[in-house]
Amino acid sequence: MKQHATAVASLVGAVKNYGSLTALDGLDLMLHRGELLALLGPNGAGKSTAIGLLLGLIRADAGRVELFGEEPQSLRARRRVGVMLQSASLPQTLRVGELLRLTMSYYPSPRTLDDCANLAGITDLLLRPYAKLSGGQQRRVQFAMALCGRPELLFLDEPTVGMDIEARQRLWTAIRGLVAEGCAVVLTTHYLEEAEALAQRVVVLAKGRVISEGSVDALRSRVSLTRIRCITDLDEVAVARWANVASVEREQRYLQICTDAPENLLRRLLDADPAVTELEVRRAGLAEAFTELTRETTTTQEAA
Ligand SMILES: Nc1ncnc2c1ncn2[C@@H]1O[C@H](COP(=O)(O)OP(=O)(O)OP(=O)(O)O)[C@@H](O)[C@H]1O
Repeated sequence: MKQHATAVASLVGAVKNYGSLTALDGLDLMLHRGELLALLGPNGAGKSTAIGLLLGLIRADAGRVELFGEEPQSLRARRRVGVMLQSASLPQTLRVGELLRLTMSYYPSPRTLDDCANLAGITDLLLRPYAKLSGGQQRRVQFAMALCGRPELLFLDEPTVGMDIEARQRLWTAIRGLVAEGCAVVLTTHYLEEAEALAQRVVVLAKGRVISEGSVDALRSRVSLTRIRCITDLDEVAVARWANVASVEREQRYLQICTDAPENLLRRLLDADPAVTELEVRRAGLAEAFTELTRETTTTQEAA
């Protein structure tokens, strides 16, 4: 793989086995300054393993892993990284402010406490014991800890799990700000709208390999489906037999139809049921693209 001037970290042909299980199967991944990369994939695809390699928490069985041109175990390289992992075991007795000050002390030129607290939206939590916070509040504190060292590379592993809508939006704004300052961000998430809202580039993993890579738009365009949703009494089994229907789902009074020929389908739908209401027509989003891609891979691998 060609080394790029903006690259901050890379995996080249990375392989990781756990006994007979291959968690990463020759993975290539390049992270760039000022870019948010969303790493997507179903459970067990290898996302956390890839992050673990880049953080030097585990070692590859084969391939090359570089963090700022060094081994990921190098302290100098690790000081340039911020991390928010899925499970954080933190000292339970400390107050939030103490925890943040402690984390700041590990870095050569940390942000100020106020700065971290503002960015993460935790100014009102600084005097509270960490252990007594709600799950969503704890995630915000972990975010503050991840960004306090002015990282040039930030790993966010499912950062918004347990957050309410306002906290999530606030975190998104903070993440966008960090990326605009030049920080490279790796985000793993199962909320596809999060990847859609934030990512410049999306890499989809399945079974330890990259199955798709590109912008959100490029990924979406791989699925040329349109989703039609409406209230109708039409029988879903009958609709499923119509031409150009990829799938039909009923959700109480609503029928949702995915099609690759929306104009034809709409004509037929309105002919068949002139009483259709609440008609909604949308281009397939990342969610559909993702489902389609992972389904394709499973089918191809099963056929092989
Ligand atoms: N320490 C370990 N020992 C044995 N198997 C492991 C270990 N860590 C991960 N695996 C296996 O490696 C594969 C990849 O796991 P990984 O955690 O990287 O997936 P993931 O994409 O992060 O999944 P999720 O979305 O569920 O977090 C899985 O099959 C997992 O069971």
